[in-house]
Amino acid sequence: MIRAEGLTKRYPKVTALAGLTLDIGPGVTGLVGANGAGKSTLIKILLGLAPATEGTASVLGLNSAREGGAIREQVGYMPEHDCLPPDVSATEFVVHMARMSGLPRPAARERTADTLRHVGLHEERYRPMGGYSTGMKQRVKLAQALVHDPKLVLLDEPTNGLDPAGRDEMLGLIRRIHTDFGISVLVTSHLLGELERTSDHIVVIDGGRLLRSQATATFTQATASVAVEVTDTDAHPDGTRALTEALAARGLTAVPGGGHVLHLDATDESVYDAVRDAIADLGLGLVRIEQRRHHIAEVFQTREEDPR
Ligand SMILES: Nc1ncnc2c1ncn2[C@@H]1O[C@H](COP(=O)(O)OP(=O)(O)OP(=O)(O)O)[C@@H](O)[C@H]1O
Repeated sequence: MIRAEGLTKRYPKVTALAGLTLDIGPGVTGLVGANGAGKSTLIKILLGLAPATEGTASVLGLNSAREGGAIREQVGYMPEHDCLPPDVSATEFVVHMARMSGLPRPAARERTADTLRHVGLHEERYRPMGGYSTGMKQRVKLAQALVHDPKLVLLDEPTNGLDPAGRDEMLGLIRRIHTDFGISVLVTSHLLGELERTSDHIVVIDGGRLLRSQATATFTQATASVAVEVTDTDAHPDGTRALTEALAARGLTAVPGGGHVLHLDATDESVYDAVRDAIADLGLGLVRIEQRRHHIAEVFQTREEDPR
């Protein structure tokens, strides 16, 4: 879907992208990076809206520098900042954008109605957009990116300015763009944990460089751990402590997880057997033993703290 090779973008005072090489396939991809990491710059170069200083980029097999027009015909773009004219309605605006993309008027009207319904704008769509909430504006921006039935949409910080409920709704909508319509999505966020439920793949950039690019599942699976909760007994009034010692004797390190819970790295299946046997030997009550996945944010936190 998207390919970048040695992509560099230098502005007079900053280097926004520094030799970025990327390969993004179909599905939903989350592009994560702190503010200023270079996400918006990358999107603008991909769409052919800004030239790269060095390197090449292509979208759907088309060269971004030379074939920007053809790319934009097949790709939808939701910009980060507020860009909606306040004095026209969502319907007028989205019909206009559909016409700009080349749809004849009847098709543009029909697609606009469908798309606005899909993003959850109903009666409000006839009112001027100046009076809309941030959430409604984000929905209109999403609708205009979808109206010409693109193969791929590039969504720049679509959850910006939304409250937690609005964020969840927007992330749900984004997921459905792919599941309901088969459209691939590249969605950016400066929040690492936000996209893990929405994306099949996560790309992390920092200072214009690639930090990681990995399937979301392997991101979290590689670092799976086990949570064990036990009860105290008369023989072992501090059950978790007794279990920690028993596991240490078996070569396993358990760390306190709060209350009567212990966490252990689940390197392989034998960890479960060892935990079960240790609990049985001590005669403790087992409340639960469950696999737990680290959230992406935790994975990075551990890495930052880890001197290796
Ligand atoms: N037109 C421009 N002229 C000069 N510097 C720019 C320009 N556009 C972006 N930059 C700088 O390039 C760097 C990367 O910006 P970019 O907008 O791509 O980051 P981002 O990851 O999208 O962050 P944000 O979410 O804050 O926009 C920043 O330091 C920014 O100040």
